[in-house]
Parts: sequence; C-alpha cells; structure tokens
Amino acid sequence: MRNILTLNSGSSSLKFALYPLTGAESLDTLTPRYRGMFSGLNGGTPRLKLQNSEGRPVAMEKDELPTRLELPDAMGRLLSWLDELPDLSLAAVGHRVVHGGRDYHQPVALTPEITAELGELESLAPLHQPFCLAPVTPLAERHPDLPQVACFDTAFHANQPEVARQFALPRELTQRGLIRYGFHGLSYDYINRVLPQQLGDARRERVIVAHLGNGASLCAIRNGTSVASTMGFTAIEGMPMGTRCGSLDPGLVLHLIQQEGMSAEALTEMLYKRSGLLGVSGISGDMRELLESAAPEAREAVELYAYRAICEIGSLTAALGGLDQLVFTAGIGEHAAPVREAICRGCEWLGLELDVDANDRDAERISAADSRVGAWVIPTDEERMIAWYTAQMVGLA
Ligand SMILES: Nc1ncnc2c1ncn2[C@@H]1O[C@H](COP(=O)(O)OP(=O)(O)O)[C@@H](O)[C@H]1O
Ligand SMILES: CC(=O)OP(=O)(O)O
Ligand SMILES: [Mg+2]
Repeated sequence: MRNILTLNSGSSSLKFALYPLTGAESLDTLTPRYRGMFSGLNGGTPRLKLQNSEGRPVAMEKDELPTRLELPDAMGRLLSWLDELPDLSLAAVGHRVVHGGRDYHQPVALTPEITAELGELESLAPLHQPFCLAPVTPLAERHPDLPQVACFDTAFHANQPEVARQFALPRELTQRGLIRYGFHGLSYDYINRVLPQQLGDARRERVIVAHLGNGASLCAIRNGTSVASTMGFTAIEGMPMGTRCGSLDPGLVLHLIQQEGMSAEALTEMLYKRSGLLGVSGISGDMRELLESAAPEAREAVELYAYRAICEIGSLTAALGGLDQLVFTAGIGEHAAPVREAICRGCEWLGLELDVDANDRDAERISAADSRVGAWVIPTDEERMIAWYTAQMVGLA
C-alpha cells in the first residue's frame, strides 16, 4: 500500500508519521501506520517515541540517543530508518513549512524554485524555516519522482481583517509585506475542524485556542475563521516561549544595539535561543523540567508565562468582542495542568470557572458545568492535517 510521510519540524521536536492510503480517506479516517517524535532537540534532553498503528511502542534505534541531539541529526536517523523499512512505498511527502510569506496561502507542490524561494524567508523563522526545508532536497535525490508538498503555518491566518494584520508603520512597509502573518496555523486549522464534534452544542462563535508548545501562540477564531493571533511577522511575537522572549518594547532592542553595541546575530541568538522560560529561569526552556524544579526562578518563569498568556487572552477577547470557549492544545496545553490552572484562574473575570479535578486529570472539558466560558483540552494533530492536505494535493483523497 502507498503511504504519505509527514514531517513536522518544530523548534524542539521532529514529529513524523506514515499514513497508508486506501484511496477513500477523509480527515477522520486517516490512521497512521507509524507515528513518532524526537523531542528535547537543540539543547533539551533528547527522547524518541515511536508507535505503530495500535499505539504500541516500536524501536527505531538500537543505541541510546546522545545527550544532545540537533534537528538535522534526528532527521538523518529518521531517513535511514525509512530506507530500511521493508515494503515501504511512498506516494508523497507532506512538510510543515512555518512561513509561507506573502504568496502562499494554500499547500503547494514543491519544485526546486519554490523551495529556494521559501528558503529566502529563513530570517523570518530562523528556528524553523531552514529545518523544515532541509529534508526536501535529500528526499528528492533519493526519490526523484516523489511529490513533496509544503503545508504552511501561516495559511490559516491569511484572511484575518486588515486591522489585525497591519503594524502602525509607514504604509510602504506594509505594502512590502511587513505585516502580521500568524503561525501554528496547521494546529489551529485542525482544532477548528474538530471543534463541532468535540464541543457538541456548546456556543462556539468566539473561541480562543492556546497553542502552548515549545513555541506558543494564541488565536482568536470567530465562526471558524482566524481573526487575530498573538504571533505576527515572525514566530517570536506574543507570549514568552521555551527560549523565545515574546513581545518586547522595540526601544529595548534599539537600546541593546545603540548603547550596548549588540550585533544582529547576537540579538537573534539571545532573543530566540536564550530568552523565554530558559532566560527567566536560568534552568531550562522545557516546561516539564521547570514544573519539576523547586527553584524559585523556575516558579517565577512559569508565573510570568501564565501572566502573559492571561494578558493575551484579554486582548484576543477584545478582538472577538467576548469569549465563549477557551481551548488548550500542544505539549504544555495538553499536559501541564498547573499551567492551565494558573491561566484559567486569571480568566475568572471573563466568567471562566475551572473544574480543578477535571483539569488535574487532563480531561477534555476542564471548566465547571455552570461556567459561562467553557475551557477544553483538545490534542492537536498537525500530522493529520498535513497528510490530509497532501493526499488532496496528489489526488488521493
Ligand atoms: N507531561 C508534561 N508536563 C508538562 N509539560 C510537558 C509535558 N509534556 C510535554 N510538555 C512540554 O511541552 C513542550 C513541548 O511542546 P511541543 O508541542 O511538543 O513542542 P514543539 O513546539 O517543539 O512542537 C515542552 O515545554 C515540554 O516540556
Ligand atoms: C511556529 C512555532 O513556533 O512552532 P513550534 O511551536 O513548533 O516551535
Ligand atoms: Mg510544535
């Protein structure tokens, strides 16, 4: 049977899956034969989790992972494993590509020209774009006729109102595409599609989805359409993240350049890789490690993270003109009950009442039965979304 391979390079993880195609797929029926994830890449504690279609663990590596693993290494391991899989026939590869720039609002079949064009957006997503695109050429060399499809994180936000997209900068900059794009769109797209079945008849005109992974953003969705998001021109705006600072006073950046002589490279490195949870705690950018730590700096970092998420929810609620449902997703959103609790407590003024027991169990609905605003935990599935778009692009769904 032919398969779609999906590749999702996050800033701390490489997620992948192989979906066999029966020719009659819908988003709901796509079931991976294998799915896996390297996590803790680029400075954390590397882990590999690989499962078969029944959810049973499968071994990829005979040897243990090294204590530090970079994304290209993880990709090399994955491609070697795929090369050795018996009876693997690939129909297409779907890539999560973080930045689609001004021109790509739909999935696109990758040609060498388009791949090079997307590569030029590297400075707008330095933790992602080079890594998302890196496997395209090696895969094309191994399998010259294999269709490869790029699915964009920015696409879901493409129809936001102008006012949500524009910076208050001279008009010519806006015209050149220096606007707010928004990211994590494959995740929001997926959540948006499963909301009707997950929420039943609960009101869902005004929904905020909090995608809290290593990168973190929130998105305001009105009647199924993105109307605002916390990430903008690049995936550094908004709330603090594992190692990214989130929104800053631009005057602070000017100060560091003018008064402290910092170069663009040094600033990029500090703001993308040494800030956020890692910078504030001085311990780790990994939420799980901070929640396990007794250090006051770890607690302070988590408090700041939750505070900024609460403030962003206030802002997005204003953009929506009120709030019906708040949905948590991605690594932290799905698994870190203390973080969800802190955020929900900060939203009591909006009419959100947390069900603490449900939250501690990572239950699907975590708001109290009579809470005016509902709160939910819904696992995201960017891989499924990529597989679905890719199958459609190559005429297999
Ligand atoms: N059980 C858990 N408890 C707390 N945090 C968790 C848990 N599992 C994962 N996380 C956190 O989720 C984050 C990674 O999220 P993920 O969505 O996988 O990242 P990426 O942005 O790389 O795709 C890390 O901060 C990790 O510590
Ligand atoms: C866009 C982004 O920040 O992605 P991730 O959370 O996967 O790093
Ligand atoms: Mg991610």
